[in-house]
Amino acid sequence: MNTKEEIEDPQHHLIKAKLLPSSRSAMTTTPNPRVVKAIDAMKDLGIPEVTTKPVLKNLYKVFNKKWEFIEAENYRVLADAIFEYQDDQVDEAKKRKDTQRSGDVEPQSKRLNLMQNEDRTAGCSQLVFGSKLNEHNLTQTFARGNIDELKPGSHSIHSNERGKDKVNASWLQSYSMQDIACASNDRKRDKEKQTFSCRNALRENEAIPKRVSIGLSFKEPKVERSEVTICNDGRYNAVTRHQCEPFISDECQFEKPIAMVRPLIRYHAKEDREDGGDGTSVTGHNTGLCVKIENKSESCFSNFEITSTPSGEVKISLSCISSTGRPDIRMPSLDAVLKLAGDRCLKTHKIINPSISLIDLMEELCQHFLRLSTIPTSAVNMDSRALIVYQGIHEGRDHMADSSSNGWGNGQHFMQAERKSLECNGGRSKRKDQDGLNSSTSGSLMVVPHFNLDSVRPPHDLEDIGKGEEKVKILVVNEINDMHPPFFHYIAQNNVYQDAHVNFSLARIGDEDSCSNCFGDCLSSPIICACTRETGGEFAYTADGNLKGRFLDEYITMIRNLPNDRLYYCEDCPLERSKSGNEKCKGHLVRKFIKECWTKCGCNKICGNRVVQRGITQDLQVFLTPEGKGWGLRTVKSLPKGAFVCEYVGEILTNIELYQRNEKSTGNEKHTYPVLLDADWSSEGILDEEALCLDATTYGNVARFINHRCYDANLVEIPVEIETPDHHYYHVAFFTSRPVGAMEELTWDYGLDFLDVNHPIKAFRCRCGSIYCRGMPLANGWFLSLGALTDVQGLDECFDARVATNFGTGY
Ligand SMILES: C[S@@+](CC[C@H](N)C(=O)[O-])C[C@H]1O[C@@H](n2cnc3c(N)ncnc32)[C@H](O)[C@@H]1O
Repeated sequence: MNTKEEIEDPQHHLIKAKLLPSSRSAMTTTPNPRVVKAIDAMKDLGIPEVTTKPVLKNLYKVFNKKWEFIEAENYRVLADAIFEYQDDQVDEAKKRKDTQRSGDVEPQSKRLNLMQNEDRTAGCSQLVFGSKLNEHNLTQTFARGNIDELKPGSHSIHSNERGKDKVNASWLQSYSMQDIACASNDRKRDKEKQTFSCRNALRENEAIPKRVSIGLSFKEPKVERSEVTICNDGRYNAVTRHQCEPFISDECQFEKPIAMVRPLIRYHAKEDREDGGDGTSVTGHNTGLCVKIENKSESCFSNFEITSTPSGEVKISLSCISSTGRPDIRMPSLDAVLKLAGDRCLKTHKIINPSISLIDLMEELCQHFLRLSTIPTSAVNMDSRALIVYQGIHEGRDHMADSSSNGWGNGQHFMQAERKSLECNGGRSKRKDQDGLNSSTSGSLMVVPHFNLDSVRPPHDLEDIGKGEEKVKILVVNEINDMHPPFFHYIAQNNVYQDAHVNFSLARIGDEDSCSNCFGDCLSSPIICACTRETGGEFAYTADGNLKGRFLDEYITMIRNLPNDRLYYCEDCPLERSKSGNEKCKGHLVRKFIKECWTKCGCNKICGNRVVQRGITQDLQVFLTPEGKGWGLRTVKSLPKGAFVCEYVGEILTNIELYQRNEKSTGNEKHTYPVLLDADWSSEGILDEEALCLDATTYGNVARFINHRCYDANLVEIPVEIETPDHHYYHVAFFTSRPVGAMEELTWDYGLDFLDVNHPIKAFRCRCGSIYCRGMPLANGWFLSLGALTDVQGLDECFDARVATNFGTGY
């Protein structure tokens, strides 16, 4: 049988075991297996027996011979205590060296005494840990020193004889992040940003903190449940005071925040709000801001606080209180917490910056809090979403930004945010109820609102919506409200989306399709240029770069008359196939093309037969129309008839791709009208993959803002061949059909059939204002649909025609 002493004194056993290893088996008493196991566990960590023994001995006494506290979590307390002890040894040695060097004798008065709160600055090195146990109430301060100094049986350890602090014990686990900051300062003394957290305060009080011993002492058992209350200490708008911890000064505990960030601007937000949910609460104070999340689960009471002063100092604190005497709740050291969190959170999440620390992140959190709190409420969109960042420090969870394991659903990192980060936390409490958040996950949530970019920054450069892609700047003007045009990618040239076969190979351009014999400006050439082939041997452009009047008039007449000899009817119309009705082809106008000179031609870039390819040269503006048509395009200066305005630019899609796009789109999406490139479908039987169109919804240029006008629009669209003689693909260029006044809106006739119920994109209610508007319902309920009109005077004749056409746009 072991003697009582042998069982209870680990060191006694250890010494015996060490000195008499060979006789162990022969001894009548065997070593306490718990001691051996503890030593072995430390050996596994590389800690020699000689180091473990004294610490173990003291812990054993400190924990009142409760082995389960030492053994919990694979001897974490023991390991932590040893590390603390080793740290202190180093510090003590350094201190002694420094003292010897300076010849100074360390004055006792500089030492901390938390019990008497002699020095408020002590808070900088104080870490209050605690967790209520069945019998003991321990507080560990972050006073460091030699654990050997602990006096067995004492309820409070005062190590003043060696400059160590009196320390208190409470098993109320609560560590304020300002304490963590201060501890961090020990490691990062030269880090300027933290001067406010610890050292400034020290200077204020003219006290020099000393590294003092880790201290553990007993307090009489406290049986009442810990509570968290909010009070105002005059500096922060909310502080947490644990009632079972009367011996800890609030001032010490909350003296210095982990990261104090001076505000760039003062707070605008003032909250006075209480949103108690099951397990969480959010509190705001009307003298500043405070976010407080409590998790009042059965076994654990955790608290996460961000508090701020009216002057914009921000403080973070975390606490966890065990109320059920869980034996696995223990006092981790601050270093251990930081190290674990650093290792598991930062490394697990593969944070690239190797020097980043939890302290840095906390500091950043304070800065973000301040930044978000000081954004005027109007800048935060109600519909914005919030990112939930989970921190489960005392659970040892390694999720810094992963809420999926927290009962929030797969990848559901987002929740609806409200106007301020404060209110976001209230939202979290509701969500938590829904998802039945496990009570053991007593972590803390931080909510980072995502702002709607539209409210913070316009989706376009309002000075130039073309982003420099065009030769001229295109201003966005809104004289009506403060809305911006919706986001899209500005492109100055068409781009193939995916399947469209658009082949610009030089080999396909034959001699008859280029003017290799020309030189300089083809328009002034005495020889007939091959590039006039499409336009009957003469150029479509004048030397001014405008369309020749005759060419333009003939063209307008053609598109208004839709002469039968120029209409092509497909046997199996790709356009009709893409509609739900799949009706017979209504005919496609076989159009006249303009052919511009290009790469294979002998002329130069400023040749007069290169207008469209040079891009926009007119002064244009995107503006919000007062008639409710949305955004429109207008010319700043007056334009002559036949002036090139812009090209319709978008993604080049096959008809099938367009159909699939329309299938996928929800009814709410705003569509620009895709332009069907059907100007020359007559040349061969058209196949689905050859039938192309341009969609400017997502990628486009200013032409996507040109609104529709029935019949008397001031723009006309003309197909232009540039890179390829293959007319499956061509450019759609807009020219003025008449002189246009300065600041007049530019419009074109989409050729919409307002009666076509099978159209994949439903027609809008036309507000073109034209007296010939065919989108207006007639008295009998019919819509007027004017497909072909020779002139305005002929309008009456056409009232009954109700002919739908595909010219202009296929859709
Ligand atoms: C190509 S976009 C023109 C630009 C558009 N207004 C915008 O704000 O983006 C076509 C859309 O503009 C609107 N629109 C164009 N012409 C219109 C008209 N005459 N009357 C009413 N709305 C029109 C319709 O919503 C249509 O779907």
